[in-house]
Amino acid sequence: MGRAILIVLDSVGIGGARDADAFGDAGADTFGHILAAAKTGAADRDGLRSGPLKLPNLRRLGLHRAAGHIDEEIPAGGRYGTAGEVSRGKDTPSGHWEIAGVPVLFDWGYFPRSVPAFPASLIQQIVDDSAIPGILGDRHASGTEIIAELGEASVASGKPIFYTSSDSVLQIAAHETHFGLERLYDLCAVARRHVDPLNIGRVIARPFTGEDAASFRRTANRRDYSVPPPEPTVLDRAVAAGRKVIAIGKIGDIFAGHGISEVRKGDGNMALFDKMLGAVEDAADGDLVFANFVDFDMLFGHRRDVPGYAAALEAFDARLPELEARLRPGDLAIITADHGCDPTWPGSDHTRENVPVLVFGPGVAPGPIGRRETFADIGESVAAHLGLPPGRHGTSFL
Ligand SMILES: O=P(O)(O)O[C@H]1O[C@H](CO)[C@@H](O)[C@H]1O
Ligand SMILES: [Mn+2]
Ligand SMILES: [Mn+2]
Repeated sequence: MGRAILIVLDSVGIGGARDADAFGDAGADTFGHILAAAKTGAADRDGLRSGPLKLPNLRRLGLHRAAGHIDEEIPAGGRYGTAGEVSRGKDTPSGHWEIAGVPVLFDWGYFPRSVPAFPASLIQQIVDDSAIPGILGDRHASGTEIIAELGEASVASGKPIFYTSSDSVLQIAAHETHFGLERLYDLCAVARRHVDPLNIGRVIARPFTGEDAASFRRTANRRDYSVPPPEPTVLDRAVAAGRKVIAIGKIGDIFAGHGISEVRKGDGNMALFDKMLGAVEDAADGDLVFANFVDFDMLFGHRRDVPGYAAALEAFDARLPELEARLRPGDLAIITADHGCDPTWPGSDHTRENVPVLVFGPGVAPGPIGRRETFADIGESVAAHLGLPPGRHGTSFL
């Protein structure tokens, strides 16, 4: 049976979603547009990277083939294909829960694009229950931009910054020491209670440090307050069967701790890769290591930074042989994504896209798995590999 290693490259979509138009995303293609930009030099940045994308390992595992960039030069080194999303949203929890076998077939609550964006009664309840002097922001925004704009006023007034995006999310930014990190966490827990009736997917604490607009930086102490998935996922099935589920990065938060035996966090993709390697060494037969690599989305997709995204893909690719060297006979590894976030697309939000499905391991015979109709096929394949009972939303491709 071996172990299963499930890897989400956060936002590394490959375009082609049948329903992209309904999201205003027809033509969005995170990987394809970075690949194309790199060919023309549009992904060059002095001191960072230059030239065509160098992804020898992901290419060998079939990323380019999965994405429809036919590549006959290199024989496929793994099973490769693509998956479409059936969940209604293009947000992180929907993508991850569907990967884990549970699509989100209900509508999340969203805050309108108006200013203010939050209902006055909601803000009043949160202010009353948390003893803050009021709030700043109260609109849709990019997190880094709104901290640069309102961070100094927030520090001076003691009012935290509330903002949202096209995700089902209430984000609260406050200074880590002037406001206080624990106080920010307590405030988010209060806010979590009050947004429950509005069906909001996540409240996110976004602490920052620095002393003025030019030096404010968000820290790794971000914390997500998520609702749990609507029904048991493959993670819950694994834990119920006595297996260990080791969550790397924000996986534990995304599943609100449900079906998670152990959480290992890291600051940035490279630290997360180290944590993942450690977990692969520690996992026993039948266990699941589930990792999320957040930088692609948070640092480069939302910031619409093409060279940064390209460099992050190359850095991840360069470390893949370290993972492959730690795989044992019978292990199954899958690389996929939870949605797109095309850095060439207008705005700063996610993009509705298909995702790659790259399946590899010492005993995995190379070849195509075609287009899967739901990300849930990934979780069901993990279940089949680990000998867990099947769920009701997907079909194993093993
Ligand atoms: O601009 P920042 O704060 O990074 O916000 C992004 O991060 C949120 C959570 O991933 C998303 O909803 C998106 O809006
Ligand atoms: Mn995501
Ligand atoms: Mn995101």
